[in-house]
Amino acid sequence: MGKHTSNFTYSDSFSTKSDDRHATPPFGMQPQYDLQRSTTISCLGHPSHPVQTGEVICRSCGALAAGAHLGIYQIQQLLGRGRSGNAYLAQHQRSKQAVVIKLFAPDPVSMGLWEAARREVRTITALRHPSILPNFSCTAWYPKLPPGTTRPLPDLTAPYIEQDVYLLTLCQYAPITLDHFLAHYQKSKRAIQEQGPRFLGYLLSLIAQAGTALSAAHAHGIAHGALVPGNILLNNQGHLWVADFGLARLHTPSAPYLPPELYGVRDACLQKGTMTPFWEAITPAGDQYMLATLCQQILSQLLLPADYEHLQPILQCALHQHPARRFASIDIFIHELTEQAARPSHTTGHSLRPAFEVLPQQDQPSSGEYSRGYVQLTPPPSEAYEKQHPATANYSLASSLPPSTPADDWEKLGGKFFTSRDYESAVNAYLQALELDVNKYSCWLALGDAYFALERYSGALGAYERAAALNSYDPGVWTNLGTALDALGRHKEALICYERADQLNA
Ligand SMILES: Nc1ncnc2c1ncn2[C@@H]1O[C@H](COP(=O)(O)OP(=O)(O)OP(=O)(O)O)[C@@H](O)[C@H]1O
Repeated sequence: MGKHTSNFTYSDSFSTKSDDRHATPPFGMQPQYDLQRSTTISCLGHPSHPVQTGEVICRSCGALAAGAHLGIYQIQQLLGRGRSGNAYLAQHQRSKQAVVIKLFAPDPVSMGLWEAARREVRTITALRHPSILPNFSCTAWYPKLPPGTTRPLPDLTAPYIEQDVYLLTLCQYAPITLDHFLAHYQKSKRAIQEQGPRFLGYLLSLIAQAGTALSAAHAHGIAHGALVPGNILLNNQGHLWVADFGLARLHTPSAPYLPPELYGVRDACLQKGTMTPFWEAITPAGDQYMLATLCQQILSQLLLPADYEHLQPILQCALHQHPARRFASIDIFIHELTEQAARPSHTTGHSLRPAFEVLPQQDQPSSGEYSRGYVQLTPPPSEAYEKQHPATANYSLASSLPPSTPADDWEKLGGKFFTSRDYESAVNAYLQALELDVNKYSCWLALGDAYFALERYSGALGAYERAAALNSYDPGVWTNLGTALDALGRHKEALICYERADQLNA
């Protein structure tokens, strides 16, 4: 815990003694279930019920049994309950590595989307982004089948119709949730408030990590859909991960996270008994709203208003009721936030740049007018910034690229089309790039992703195979090959590819 002195450092305050690996985890997490001492086996539901030896899942409440084995993993404790299911801490029996098992019970409202969720999990995993929580697997699990029985995966094009099937995901364990983080620092509030801008910088560096994760997903046409505190995880070194890409959209988040433009969509989901309208409606602008909500919660819970009030205009822009009036991308939102934070606030005696004060609140532009409004309020990102963050540049096909453009530019253009979900145009742009440079590894991968998004799985497989021929040491390309083979129903070959990816990851 941090001391109440000016030498208070954030990362130090998280560290646990290195020789004390079995101590109670920090931030009030529950101690692990003592499997050695337990005499009767119970499930981890509330209240917990006795279960028969060998049973993995409780027949009455659907919670996993403490100490039960799921493959090579032993269930240890319930970490928490989410909108769609429960999260359990489990341990790999050989490596003793802690992992998290999430179990989604069969639910007619969301089951039809499980296959789409699984595909997104795979796409996101293949990005291997440092701020996206690694998800090791996402599969259908049939608890009634005898242990050790293998069963082909369900037809990937058909909706899940069986009731005795769970969606099971395995992901990295992160020791700190956002709630633990806030609770921890609230105890040291006076010390961190003494640090003012320095602590603000630390908090914004965490928000920026979440921003890079979202931006990477958006660049692949995937929005998160539920940036709630349970999906923000950290470690003791100030590393932040966003969890549950692909899975978070299986249920709508509640207020205050749900963006206002989705209230009607949520009601439609309730009426129709399916999450499909929400799955399809969430956009990067919705993610931006949720990230800004989280940012505001973090700042207001840990800092004095005077320490972050100069950021309010930026936050208000990201929280605008009208998605078209928010920032054009998460990258720009984070850029503006950090730039504004770097400017001295009036509490330190300096005046603020009157950037967003000219925003005419009554003037509601229609979608598409936003970029004009944005340019009025603050200078557009510099050329250098756009080069660094290509997602922020506005491309129009007509004025885009002459035929002699180098392969890199065509590939970037393909990325723009992919982001705007124009997958056909993305394929064409990638093919142009490959005509100029047939050995462009990243472009073969991107072409595969675009074909995959169009559900042209043979094309995707062909592109991934070309990528693998250029670089067979990238585990990502093997995962992608596996995904394409799975989609084509070639599950045995897919398994070999996943195994190869695991070997390369090891
Ligand atoms: N990878 C993880 N490492 C550590 N704790 C986790 C992990 N994933 C989830 N948890 C804990 O388990 C709780 C439940 O997680 P779950 O993903 O089921 O729901 P959630 O993220 O809280 O909410 P939602 O269902 O809206 O996404 C989380 O709030 C968090 O406390």
